[in-house]
Amino acid sequence: MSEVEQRLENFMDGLKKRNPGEPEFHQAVFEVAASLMPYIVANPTYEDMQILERMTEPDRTISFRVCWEDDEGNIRVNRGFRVQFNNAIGPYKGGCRFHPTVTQSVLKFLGFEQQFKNSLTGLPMGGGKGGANFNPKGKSDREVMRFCQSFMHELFRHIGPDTDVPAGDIGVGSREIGYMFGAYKQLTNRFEGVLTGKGLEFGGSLIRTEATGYGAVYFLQNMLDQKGVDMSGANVVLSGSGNVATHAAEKVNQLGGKVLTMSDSAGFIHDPDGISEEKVNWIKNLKNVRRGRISEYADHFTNASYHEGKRPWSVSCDFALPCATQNEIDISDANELIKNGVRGLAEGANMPTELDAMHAFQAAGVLFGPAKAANAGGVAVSGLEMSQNSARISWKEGELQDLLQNIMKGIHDSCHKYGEGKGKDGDTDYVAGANIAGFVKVADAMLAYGVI
Ligand SMILES: NC(=O)C1=CN([C@@H]2O[C@H](COP(=O)(O)OP(=O)(O)OC[C@H]3O[C@@H](n4cnc5c(N)ncnc54)[C@H](O)[C@@H]3O)[C@@H](O)[C@H]2O)C=CC1
Ligand SMILES: O=C(O)CCC(=O)C(=O)O
Repeated sequence: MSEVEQRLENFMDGLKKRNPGEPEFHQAVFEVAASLMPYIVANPTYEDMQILERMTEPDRTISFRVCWEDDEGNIRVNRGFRVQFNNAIGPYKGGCRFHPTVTQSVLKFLGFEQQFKNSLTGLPMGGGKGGANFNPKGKSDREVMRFCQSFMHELFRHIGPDTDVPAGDIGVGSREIGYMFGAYKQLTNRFEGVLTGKGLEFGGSLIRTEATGYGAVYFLQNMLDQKGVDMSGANVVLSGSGNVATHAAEKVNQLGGKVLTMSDSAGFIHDPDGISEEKVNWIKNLKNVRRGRISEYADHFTNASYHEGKRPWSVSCDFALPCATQNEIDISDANELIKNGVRGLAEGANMPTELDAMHAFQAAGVLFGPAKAANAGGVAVSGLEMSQNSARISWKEGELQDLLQNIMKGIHDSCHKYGEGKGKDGDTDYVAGANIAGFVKVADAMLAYGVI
C-alpha cells in the first residue's frame, strides 16, 4: 500500500468511527478524499492544519420536531434538519429536501458536497443542506402548506440573508418556497433574501427554475467542446421528471439532441420518437399541476412504452443525464451503458452514480461530469438571486442566461485545469478536478482564519 493509500485508509477509518451508520456521508467523503489525498500530501500545510478533518465536520447540525395537522385532524410528527456545513467563504447555502428517505446521513452528504460546489461557482457562498423526512406525495395542498409553516416555525431562528440561505431540492419547489417565505416573513417581520427559488413577484430571479437542468447540459456541452464533439443529433437517456430533469430535457432539445427516456420512482418511459419540448411541457404539467405518475405519458403518447419498476439505463444512447436521486446508477447499469456505447455523462442529480460505477465509466474513457460541477448552475443562479435581493433590483433574462453560461464554462475550465492529465491515458479527470478546485478556495480561507 502506498503512503497516500495508507493515509486515505486511516482518514476514512477515523471518519467512519466518528459518524457511524451514515453510509451516504461516508460515500461522498471517500470520493472527495481519494482525489484530494495526493494533493494534500504534496501541500503539507493543509495536513498540518487538519483542513480535511475540519471540512468533514459540519459547523453544526440542527435537528427538530415538525408537528402538523392533516386534513382528517390527525396530529403528525416529522423530523426536520439543517446541516450548516461550512461558512468559510460565505453564508451557508443549499437546498431543503422533503422526502421519506431523508436522514442525517443524506443531508450530511449533500451539505458536504455543497461546500465544494458553491466554491466552484466562484460566488461567495458556504455550504449547507436541510430538509425533513416528510413525504409530500399524496398530501393535499393545505397539508403541504401546514407542514411548510411548521417547518419554518423552528428553522427561522437559524437562518438569515447573511447567515444561511436555504432553497429547494427534491420535494421542495416554488409552492413550498412560497409557503416557507410567507411563514418567515410573518415570524420575523422582515422581507429579505432569506430563501432562493422564490416566486418572481416576491424577489425571485428569472431562470432560477431552469438553471440546474440547463447548467448540467452546458457542462456536458463544455466537456464535448473540449473533445470537438457535437451534441446535435445525439440520443440522450435521462432519468427523473422533476425540476432538474425537465429543464435538462428542454435544453437538450434546444441544442438539437433527442431525449429518449424520463422516469420517476415507479418506473421509466421510453419514447423512440423523442421527448420534444412540447412533450416536456406536458410532463411539467403532469408533475407540477396534476401531480401524476410518469406512466400516464405512455397512455397519452402511444408510441412510447412504460417500464414499471425499472431504470432507463438499458436504453442505448450517446449521452446519459441522471437527474433523479442518489445512487441511481450501479455497476450493472454502468456496464450496460458502456456496452451500448455511451460517450459522456453529466450528473444532474447529487451523487447519482455509485463509486464503482463511476470508476467503470472512467476506466472505459467515458467523459464523466461529477455532480458538484455539473449541477452547480442552480445554486449559482441562487447566488445571483441573493445579489439581486441585496441590491433590491431584478436583472433581465438575457443577462442571467449569459451569466449562467459563463459560470458553467468557468466551472468546466477550473475542473479541467486541476484535473488535466489525471485521467485515463492522460485525459482530464473531471472528478479529481472538481474536488481539488472546489477544495482550494475553502481551504485557503480556513487557513487565513487560523485555528477556529
Ligand atoms: N432543484 C435544484 O435546483 C437542484 C437539484 N439537484 C439534485 O437534482 C436531483 C433532482 O432534484 P429536483 O429535480 O429538484 O427534485 P424534484 O422533486 O423536482 O424531482 C425529483 C425527481 O426524482 C424522481 N425520484 C425521486 N426519487 C426517486 C427514485 N428513488 N428513483 C427514481 N426517481 C426518483 C422523482 O420522481 C422526480 O421526478 C436531486 O438529486 C437534487 O438533489 C441538484 C442541484 C440543484
Ligand atoms: O439553490 C440552492 O441554494 C440549492 C441548490 C442545491 O440544493 C444543490 O445544489 O444541490
